[in-house]
Amino acid sequence: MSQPIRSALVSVYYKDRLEPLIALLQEHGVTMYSTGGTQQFIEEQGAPVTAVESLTGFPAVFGGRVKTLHPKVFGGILHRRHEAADLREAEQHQIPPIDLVIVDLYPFEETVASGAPEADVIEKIDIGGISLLRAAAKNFRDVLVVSSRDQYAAVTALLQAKGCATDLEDRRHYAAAAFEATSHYDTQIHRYFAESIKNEVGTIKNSTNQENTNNQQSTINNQPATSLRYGENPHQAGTFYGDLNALFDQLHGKQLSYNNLVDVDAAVLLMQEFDAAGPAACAILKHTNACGVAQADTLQQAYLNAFSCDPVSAFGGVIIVNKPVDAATAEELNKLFFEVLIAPEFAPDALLVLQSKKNRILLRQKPVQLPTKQIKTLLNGVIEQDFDRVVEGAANFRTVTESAPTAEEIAALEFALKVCKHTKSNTIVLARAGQLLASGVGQTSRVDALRQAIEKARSFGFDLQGAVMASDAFFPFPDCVEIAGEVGIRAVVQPGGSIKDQDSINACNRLGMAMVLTGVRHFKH
Ligand SMILES: NC(=O)c1ncn([C@@H]2O[C@H](COP(=O)(O)O)[C@@H](O)[C@H]2O)c1NC=O
Repeated sequence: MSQPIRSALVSVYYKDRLEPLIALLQEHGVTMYSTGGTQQFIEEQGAPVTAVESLTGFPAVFGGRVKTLHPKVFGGILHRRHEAADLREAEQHQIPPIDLVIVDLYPFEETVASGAPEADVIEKIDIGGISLLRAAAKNFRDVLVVSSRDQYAAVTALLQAKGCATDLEDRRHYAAAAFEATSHYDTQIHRYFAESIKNEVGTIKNSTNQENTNNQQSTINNQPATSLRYGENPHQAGTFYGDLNALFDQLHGKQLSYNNLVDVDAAVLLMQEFDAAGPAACAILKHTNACGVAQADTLQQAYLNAFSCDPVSAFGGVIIVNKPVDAATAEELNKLFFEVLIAPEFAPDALLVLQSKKNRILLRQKPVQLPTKQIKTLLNGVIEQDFDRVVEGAANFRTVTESAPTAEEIAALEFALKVCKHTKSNTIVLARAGQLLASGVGQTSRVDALRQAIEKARSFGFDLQGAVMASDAFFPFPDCVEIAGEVGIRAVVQPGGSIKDQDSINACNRLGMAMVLTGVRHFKH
């Protein structure tokens, strides 16, 4: 339905590029209404223009916060030209129709990007302009809306071609663009506010990405929300829902990143295996897998042993210990570039040493219980499971070979199993009592995991003679045991449960190795 434009409201922040459109409207005798600065600009073009105040009979007030927000303006845009009742009301209240709305919004995004103070940013939240766009777009049946300077040239050409009239489809097209513009604008405002309330309580209900997150509401609703600098990668937005302050006192360093949090989680779960009242323990993690774990009489020695497991991977890692960090340990730690150190306490002199690097994150862990359920997003929902809290020890070991493991081997097997449980499947862990020697992590075959572990152990100078092996799941074939035997592994722990268990047991017997079964699988996907 072609509809002529007889009146227009023009209210634009940036006035550039507008001249040809104003000239065309003038040429077609369109009645123009305008706000302060825009009115002045149109007058300078030599075109007749009516101040919006003359239309409303009300001045712009509150420093321009209210200029166009008036029934005469919005009634002029929103009344339905095909409804007799609307037309009657418009006449009764002397509301002239407005057929075209041209708005260029306050530059909110630009103001935020300039680093302007909050008061200036807030004043750049356009209220009247965005309302004009919404009103005009809603009434696209009767009104054409122009919501961006980028549209001026195309709209000028369109009106030139159609004799200052538009068809319904033209108006629908520009209405859609206007709603895209208002949606983008409000998203930027939301982002600004979300940033500024970092570390404050927020809920997923406030998220603009409602569609994708609706199904997760029950899992993260009402959790404090912390905007992260980004997600796993800089092009991914990231937010943490949870209360870190309940778990840690951050004593030093930058804000925890998404990847830091993932590794800290893995570190905390691994260290739960090592009793705080037992020997000193230290674990170094990279990408959620341990690349060094050790127990010793002193924390310094535990750290040195953990570090020696894979000094290359330790670089940039997340470290966790089960004892207060003392000065001697801090001196050793200080030689390494690491991201995060988690400890139950830091001695004052240790803290002084460790605080020498600006970005290093130091977390004092509080003795609080973690949740009992583990939840992950998956497809269009979430999956939930109990945490893997089964702890096995010698009491659960069932020896299935002719020779049984020695006491020292049992201690090593227990240790290896703790690490194995917290390493990505498929995994093979090689250890001695109190020290991880190497692991094969996240491999698609168990043999690959073993080969990787052997190669790593050798590359860092470990002799595997007399070491032990733990596997997160059963051996479907005897190949792993045979390879382990060749390199000197003496004892093996695995859940068992393969129909070919006996083949692996036979291989152990042939090679003089001990094997114990636990009956508990520890997949970690
Ligand atoms: N307050 C209002 O009623 C109002 N009506 C229109 N504006 C905005 O005022 C600007 C134009 O102002 P001026 O013509 O005075 O330069 C435009 O960016 C427009 O989006 C308003 N300003 C902010 O909300």
